[in-house]
Amino acid sequence: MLAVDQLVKAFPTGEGPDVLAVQGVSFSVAAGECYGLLGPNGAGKTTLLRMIATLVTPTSGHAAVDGFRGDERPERLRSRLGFMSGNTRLYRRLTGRELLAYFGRLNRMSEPRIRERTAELSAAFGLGEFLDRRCGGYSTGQAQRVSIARVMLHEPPLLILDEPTLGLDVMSARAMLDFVERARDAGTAIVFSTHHMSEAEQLCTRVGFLYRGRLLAEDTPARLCTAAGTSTLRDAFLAMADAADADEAPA
Ligand SMILES: Nc1ncnc2c1ncn2[C@@H]1O[C@H](COP(=O)(O)OP(=O)(O)OP(=O)(O)O)[C@@H](O)[C@H]1O
Repeated sequence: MLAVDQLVKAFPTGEGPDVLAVQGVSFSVAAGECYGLLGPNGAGKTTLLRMIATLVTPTSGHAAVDGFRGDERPERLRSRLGFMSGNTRLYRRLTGRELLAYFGRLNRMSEPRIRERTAELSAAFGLGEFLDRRCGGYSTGQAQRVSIARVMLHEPPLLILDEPTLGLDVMSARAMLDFVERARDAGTAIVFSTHHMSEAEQLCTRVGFLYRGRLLAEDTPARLCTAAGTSTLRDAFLAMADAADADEAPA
């Protein structure tokens, strides 16, 4: 469903060498799989996810969804994915319902289907009490819930979620994760970035450790722990990051 092939992103800095944000990352995600991308600040998670979603042009490499490559058929790729980031902005002047209808039309959905999906997602995310208020007045959690409803409206087979629980309280985070879990179980392919190892342990069929723009390892959470000889994903990540640093250090 999703195939990421040797993606590289170098940002020119003007003076000095380029920032190599992503350095040749490849992975694939099947339908019904939730792939967690874990890594510290600046590891390249957002840049990688934005390249997959065709929001950032890769320096080299490509991503394909159902065989449609971002550099060849970007519109075909985009119609198959929903991309949400933890700091997605909503149009302040529109109500949540108007916003959903707007994106539904952009995705060429019929008006009855937009109304039907809005009702379904409103029930799933508890949007009822604020759906007819303007987005400008939403709390962080309300905005997040409308944001995920927005990207799921056209039922894309692939969801890309960049830190979807950013800024959410424990209850809203829980509701978000439950929803991701249900989408996964219904057959949606999901790529999900987070700093929270516990979220990855709960949801992810496979996890990739991204560190300094490189994928250090990828496997099931249990096998990553076994390989690193640790009992938690957090310790497995720290052990592998330390080993990568030791490899790069001058002798
Ligand atoms: N537009 C840009 N221009 C120059 N450098 C950039 C740009 N965007 C990102 N970078 C750099 O690329 C690297 C990776 O950043 P990125 O935001 O992808 O990391 P991240 O893993 O998402 O981090 P965080 O967890 O803090 O959100 C960082 O060194 C960052 O400073």
